[in-house]
Amino acid sequence: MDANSKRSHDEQSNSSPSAEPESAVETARRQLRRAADRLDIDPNVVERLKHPTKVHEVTVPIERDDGTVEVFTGYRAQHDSVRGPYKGGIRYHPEVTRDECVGLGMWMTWKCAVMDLPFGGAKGGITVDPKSLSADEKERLTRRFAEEIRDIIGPTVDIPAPDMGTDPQTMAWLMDAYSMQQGETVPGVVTGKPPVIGGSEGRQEAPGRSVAIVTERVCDYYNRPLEDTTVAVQGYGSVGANAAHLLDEWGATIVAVSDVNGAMYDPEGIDTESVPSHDEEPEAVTKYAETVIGNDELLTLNVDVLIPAALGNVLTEANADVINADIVVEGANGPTTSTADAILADQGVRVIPDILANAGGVTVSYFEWLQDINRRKWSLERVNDELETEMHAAWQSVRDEYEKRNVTWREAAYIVALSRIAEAHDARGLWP
Ligand SMILES: NC(=O)C1=CN([C@@H]2O[C@H](COP(=O)(O)OP(=O)(O)OC[C@H]3O[C@@H](n4cnc5c(N)ncnc54)[C@H](OP(=O)(O)O)[C@@H]3O)[C@@H](O)[C@H]2O)C=CC1
Ligand SMILES: O=C(O)CCC(=O)C(=O)O
Repeated sequence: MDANSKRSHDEQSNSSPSAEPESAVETARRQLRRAADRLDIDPNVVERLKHPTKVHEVTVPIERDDGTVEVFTGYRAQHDSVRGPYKGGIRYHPEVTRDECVGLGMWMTWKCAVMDLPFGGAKGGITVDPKSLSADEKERLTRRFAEEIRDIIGPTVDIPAPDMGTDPQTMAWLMDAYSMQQGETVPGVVTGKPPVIGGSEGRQEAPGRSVAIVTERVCDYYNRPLEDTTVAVQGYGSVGANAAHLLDEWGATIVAVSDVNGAMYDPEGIDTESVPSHDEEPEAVTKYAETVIGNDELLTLNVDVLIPAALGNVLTEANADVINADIVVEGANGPTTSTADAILADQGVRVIPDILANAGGVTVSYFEWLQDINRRKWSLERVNDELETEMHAAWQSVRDEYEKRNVTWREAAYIVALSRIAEAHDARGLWP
């Protein structure tokens, strides 16, 4: 095929656009339906996959530093476990809801299947602004949440990991709280821990690394050398900063990166190593910027590659037709609404989906889980080599479907994932 030519509207067009705002679970269900329409799979399996297996809602009271008690709500949505234990991150953010966790849990099921990992999908979170908590308060919140969900997690049952607003320290507290009750150290109950207590080298950088690997693959596919590629990245945390660092190192020109307050913009290229990431100093991107533009403006910059790597639902009906990038690589989970997806496809913008692009995080989580179970540490070099191998294999499977079926990149990734999940449901012959 001529990989350079943009596909026609008819080829890329999705089903009819829908009303916005759209929740994560609505987006996830629409994407599922669209991919299922392309496949000859049991409609009962598709019906089952529209729903989570279980959603746990817990009350998490903590004592604030001033002695008052504040009560938060936490969730763990377990979507599907036909291919293995539930797996997925824990998010601390003021907009966490039950439905958001369900949608994000569904995406974890597809993500693990695209990567052919022996895991199902889950996601959890607490509705809280983590920046409003002291370190002690965040520790008390995490330990209490661990208490509330301890009966439903475990190294062979459901294995949490970091997501937005949580980090290796959060995972260390979770693992410690779980282990204390268990009466033994159980490193395999969470991934994304600090390496000193069984975390994997390279886990924190892994989702950004996979975004960079996939960006390099897709640029190569469309005959675009990284040296001639301009990139804008929204969000400068675990995903955004690590993707920007690597792409910068590999020769791309990073023209914009952002934090919650806005974006640093330099058309000549930003030295990404000189900009503190969210982990090093939250909200520091705009603090050190000479030229600041808005996050909305970043999304519409005339660049080759746009990487949304912060929140969901940033590419919407309102801005999709003014996106100027040729390629969107989804670093965040669910950055594109269904309506925006259809508009972007109609414009010939290639969207490389989250379930492939940021899957390096859960892939190295799998490596971490293996290391914990086997009590044997891997070197950073081995982790990065094996991650690259897994990402290239997944890319190839998705690319094969893309070429064979004349679908969008998202549909191709869903077809790979859904085929594997449906086959597993079929083989087990039950409804777990
Ligand atoms: N961590 C992981 O393992 C994985 C995460 N993801 C997904 O990637 C996305 C980002 O997660 P992660 O990197 O872990 O998060 P982090 O908490 O590490 O970083 C979030 C970044 O986004 C910025 N940000 C927050 N709100 C906004 C906003 N309204 N507009 C623009 N930027 C904003 C933050 O800026 P500031 O410093 O100002 O707060 C920060 O730079 C999420 O969708 C997550 O689900 C996907 C796969 C794995
Ligand atoms: O590492 C993991 O288990 C999951 C990370 C995650 O939440 C994600 O990929 O969205």
